[in-house]
This record gives sequence, structure tokens and C-alpha cells, in this order.
Amino acid sequence: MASHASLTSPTTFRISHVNSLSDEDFITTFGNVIEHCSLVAAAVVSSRPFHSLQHLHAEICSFIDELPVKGREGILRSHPDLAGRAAVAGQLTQESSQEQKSAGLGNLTQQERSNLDLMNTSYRHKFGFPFVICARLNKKEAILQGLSRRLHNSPEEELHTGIEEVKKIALLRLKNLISEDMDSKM
Ligand SMILES: NC(=O)N[C@H]1NC(=O)NC1=O
Repeated sequence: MASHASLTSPTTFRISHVNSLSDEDFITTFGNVIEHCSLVAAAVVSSRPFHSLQHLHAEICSFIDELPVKGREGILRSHPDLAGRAAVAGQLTQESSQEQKSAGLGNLTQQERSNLDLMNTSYRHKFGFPFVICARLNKKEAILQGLSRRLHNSPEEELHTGIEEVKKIALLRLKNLISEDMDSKM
């Protein structure tokens, strides 16, 4: 089973190349670093030049942190349920599909699937957004345990925790797209 940061991407860019992309190409390339939220890439494009992958990630995180509650909830709502309807219908983004597979979510027992479905539904009902966790940093057992535990949290705690998970997902997606080599000084 794959562990974190081990998913491969066909192309990795040097940070100098990232800084030289047209705005349009930058948004196309980084448009799904935050799932279905190309607005985030469009927002940080004007912060170039970035001196490193971490710098780009920090700009993305600051933009998200400055959003009002509705905006941060919207980011969470842009994520598909883990092993949910979109996954079953084969409608996940390539990134999400790989991440969910790496956690073993493509390989659930019937019992695990029905637990996950029930808890995903309860979670959405309680908080109004889906349960979000960085699948590449967790195996399916940890995801099920985390979901069961987090269901007891307050909406404020879950908004915070979900967004922190989105930032972890974004960092790993960026690592798939940008090489961290000697060139990362620009
Ligand atoms: N619901 C949810 O956590 N989805 C996400 N997690 C992840 O690692 N990739 C996703 O799409």
C-alpha cells in the first residue's frame, strides 16, 4: 500500500518554471491543489515569485485562513465523501482517486463500507460539510477511527480540523507537481 508522498505525477516543475508560467497556465496546473477550487490558485498567482514549494503552500494557507467561515466551509464542501457516491460512480478527480486508493479505500469490506457510509452521512448532517482527512497520511482503519472520534467535536473544531487536513492534502499535491531540488532558490 502506498504511503504518504509516494504518488507519482507525470510532470514535476522546478520553482523557477512555476514562476515563469503564464497566469492561465499556473491556474490550470495548480487549480486542483485545493480540490475543485481553482479560485485559490487564481488568488495566489499574484504573489509570485515563490522562492520554494513551501512558500507557495504558505500563500495558499494564508489565503484560506483569511476566508470568512462560509468560504472555508465552501472549501470543505468541494471535497468528495471518502469512498462516497462520486468514488463509486468513478467521478473523482485523478488526485482524489489516487489518494483514496492509497489509503485502501478502494478495498473496503462490506462492514467497513456500511460503517463509513453511515458515519459520513451523520457527519454531513451534523456539520453541513463532508468529513475531510488527508487520505495519503492515513490508512482506512485510521480514517474510520478518526471519523468516529471527530463526530463528537463541535462545528468550530471540525471547521478548523477539516481545513488543516485540506492544507496537508495541498502540500502533498504540490510535492507531486514541484521538484524540491537545488533549483528551488529561483
Ligand atoms: N473527504 C475527503 O477527505 N476527501 C479528500 N481527502 C483526500 O486525501 N483526498 C480527498 O479528496
